Amino acid sequence: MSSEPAATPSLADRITKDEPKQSWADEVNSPVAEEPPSTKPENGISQTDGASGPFGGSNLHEPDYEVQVKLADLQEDPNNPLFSAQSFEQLNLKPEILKGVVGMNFRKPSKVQEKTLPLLLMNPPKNLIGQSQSGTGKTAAFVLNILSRIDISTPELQKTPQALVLAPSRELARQICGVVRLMGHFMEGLVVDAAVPVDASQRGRKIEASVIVGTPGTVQDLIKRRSMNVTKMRILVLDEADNMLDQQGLGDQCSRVKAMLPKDLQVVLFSATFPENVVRYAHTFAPNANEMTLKHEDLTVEGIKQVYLDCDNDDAKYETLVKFYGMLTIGSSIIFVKRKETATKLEQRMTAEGHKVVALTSNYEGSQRDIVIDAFRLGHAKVLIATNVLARGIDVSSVSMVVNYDVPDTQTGPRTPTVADPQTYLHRIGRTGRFGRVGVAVTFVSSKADWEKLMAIQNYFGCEIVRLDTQDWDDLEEQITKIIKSSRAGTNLQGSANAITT
Ligand SMILES: Nc1ncnc2c1ncn2[C@@H]1O[C@H](COP(=O)(O)OP(=O)(O)OP(=O)(O)O)[C@@H](O)[C@H]1O
Repeated sequence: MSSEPAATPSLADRITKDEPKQSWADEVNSPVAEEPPSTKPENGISQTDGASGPFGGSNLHEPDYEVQVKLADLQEDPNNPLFSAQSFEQLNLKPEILKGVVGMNFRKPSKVQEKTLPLLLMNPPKNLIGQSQSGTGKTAAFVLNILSRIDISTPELQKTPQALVLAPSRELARQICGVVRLMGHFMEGLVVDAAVPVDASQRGRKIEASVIVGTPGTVQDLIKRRSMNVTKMRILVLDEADNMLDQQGLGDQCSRVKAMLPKDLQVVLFSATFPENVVRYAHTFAPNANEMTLKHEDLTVEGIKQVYLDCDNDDAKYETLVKFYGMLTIGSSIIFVKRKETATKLEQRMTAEGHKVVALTSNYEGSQRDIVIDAFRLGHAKVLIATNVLARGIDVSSVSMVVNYDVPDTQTGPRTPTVADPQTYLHRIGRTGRFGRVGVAVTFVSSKADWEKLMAIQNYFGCEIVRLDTQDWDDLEEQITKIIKSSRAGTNLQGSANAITT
């Protein structure tokens, strides 16, 4: 195989090809296609990737290869986070909610759903702090609790806010809104709304819905302006709770929002990570909570194969990236960078070279951001370049590779040197390998400091991050295929609902 980038087909070529191409990722990550449910919510939320939306039909093709291990097998293995001894029927859900779950092709609960749902649903309601690996179905756990508890028996109640979910990004808030709508599809009179920043023309609108999902700043603003009645609010969920409580701005906003809500509130905190420095605050925020937590050694997802590439220096990273994309046939992928300037630069350079990429950073606002993420969800752009703004929660099943263009790091003080950021690493790589699928996470290492940070991350999780030999590019695809095939986890797209947008 030639190592000349010009000799390999560009990503743009591949995006527009109709024929599905077999590749290392496709090979192990192929779905077992299942008919979407016949009912489609009126709000246009689609249940499968690329079914509908502002861009029309999807150009995603999912080949029909044999898979190694089926989701059903993973759900039978007690050591797997997707395992459950029970069925959804045994969890005492209302028939119309159960119908929604069945409609989403969920056959069995995952461990976090099986363990937390009985705790969430008990009466009188108790607070909960729930932790489980990325992509294991935490959203459904808190959404099922919300749908079980709200009272929408009158038109008045249907418009009265009773449950509030706060998320760190507008993309995640919109995605969760979509899940609530899908799961609650058979609940007559359910009104769900997203409280995220809106364009100027929509400012001043009132939020009249029984379930609201939003970002903390906007929600705080809406309550203050009395555009949202919170007197009947009884559930508050923080998704990505450690991030929400830890980050100065977000943490303050969450506390202020909570202070404006009634006191007899069920507080539910969910995340894949709860670093020690946040745990105490989490207990103050959700007092006397039931807990489901994990050791950090148990947090990595088996199906995500972690590798790294050595690059001579910062400049060499771009060359390596382009070579890498020229070499491999992949489904969708996300490239994470530290700075938005890098995202913009990469987008410009890759686009100029004919690659079909989109970038999403905090540079974009409101509806512009929605256009970018929806294009990616629908497969119109197969490569998304993003900053940490999208590291958490985003669920796009076709993502088979995550690239850490910059090693995730953080500063603990204004003048202190940067240190490894294991939490961000875990959330970033968790955008692939969702619910039993296989994915690859590739980290670019361009200095000794980078390498030390990556090794600190490896030690923190007790996982293995394998070095790929870039001396032999011809062999790269083979190396990756081998690594993925060594995984015992297989894949199966049955039972998933994705591409959820509002
Ligand atoms: N019981 C189930 N059966 C089949 N698929 C499921 C089930 N529960 C959830 N899923 C699917 O698994 C995927 C991941 O779920 P979800 O986004 O809730 O993960 P998460 O645990 O919140 O991950 P993260 O920590 O990254 O936010 C989604 O596509 C969801 O539809």
